[in-house]
Amino acid sequence: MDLLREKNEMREWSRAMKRAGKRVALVPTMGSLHAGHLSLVQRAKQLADVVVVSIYVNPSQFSPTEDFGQYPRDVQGDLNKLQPFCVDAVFNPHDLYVRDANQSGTGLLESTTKSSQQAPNETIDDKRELNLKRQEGGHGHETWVRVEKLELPLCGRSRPGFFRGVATVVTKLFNIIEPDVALFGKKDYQQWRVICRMVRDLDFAIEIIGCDLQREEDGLAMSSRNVYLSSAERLQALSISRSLMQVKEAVLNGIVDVSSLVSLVKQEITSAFGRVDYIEISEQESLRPLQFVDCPAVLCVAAWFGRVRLIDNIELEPSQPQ
Ligand SMILES: Nc1ncnc2c1ncn2[C@@H]1O[C@H](COP(=O)(O)OP(=O)(O)OP(=O)(O)O)[C@@H](O)[C@H]1O
Ligand SMILES: CC(C)(CO)[C@@H](O)C(=O)[O-]
Ligand code: BAL
Repeated sequence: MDLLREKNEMREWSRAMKRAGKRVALVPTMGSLHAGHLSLVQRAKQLADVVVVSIYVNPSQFSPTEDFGQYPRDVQGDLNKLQPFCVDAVFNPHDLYVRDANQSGTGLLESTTKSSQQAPNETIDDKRELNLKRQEGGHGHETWVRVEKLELPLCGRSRPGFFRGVATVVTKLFNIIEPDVALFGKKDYQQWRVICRMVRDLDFAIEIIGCDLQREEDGLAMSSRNVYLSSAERLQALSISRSLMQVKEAVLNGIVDVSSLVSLVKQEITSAFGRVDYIEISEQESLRPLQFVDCPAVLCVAAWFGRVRLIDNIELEPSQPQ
């Protein structure tokens, strides 16, 4: 397994593989690998001749108040976990952003969070854009990829700038590694949809594969941030997957009214002391909010347990013929 830390080395490695007629797969990650990530690696092995796993905690997808500094990091542990899967290369760059000479560290995060006083005609969208501009901060990076509609709902509402950071860093990884196929987990359902749309709209010659969400035996969606749950919070967090299963059952039994289904999830999570960020049922591809489950839908949830924000989702199919 080759460990590459420089963009140019990585690009050379990948191009050499392609010259040798190999199909290259990329599994982008932020490290602290668990069985959810490894399921993507296994699938990648089936789809390509060589597999590259990238490990990079991307600063531009975290807002200045989020957990970039605390995000779990364990590169040596990750390399050990990848060894048995015969991964061909790991790309673990120090920093993917070019910075001005006097700028060090995580400059993308160092800008102020203070929000401006709202001008009389300023909308929430104006304010959001202004805050995003501030986060650019003139730190040597000003080119962003935006998937303008899909970035707005769900996680985009509570994490402004998140999908801009994800779409931009994934574009950078695609340009550096030039994979034939890239794999994303449906645990981050909106992220997968955003990447599919970006690849379609910008004509990347890359096949995007969405892989099934992997759960722990008790139902908790696997996530790198689960390590920060106390044992009590971890038990309480099971209210998310439990309520998603109940909704799936309810839809199969013909209950399609979104507000009742959302109330069921809200009730379960709040009675387990979780703090709901959002619970929404949307059409699967556009993520447009639905009132009734009358087309292929997805129920997405984000909720806080203690200081940990968890996301989860379940796909719902209408039980009645459309
Ligand atoms: N439980 C899971 N099932 C399937 N895919 C997953 C799962 N968890 C993560 N992935 C996928 O692995 C890739 C890398 O994700 P990432 O490194 O952010 O891990 P993560 O567990 O999602 O971390 P966190 O949610 O704490 O940010 C993404 O495509 C993500 O969707
Ligand atoms: C796709 C990704 C690697 C981009 O930083 C990240 O958002 C993740 O791990 O899901
Ligand atoms: N898996 C998504 C990465 C993040 O939450 O920042």
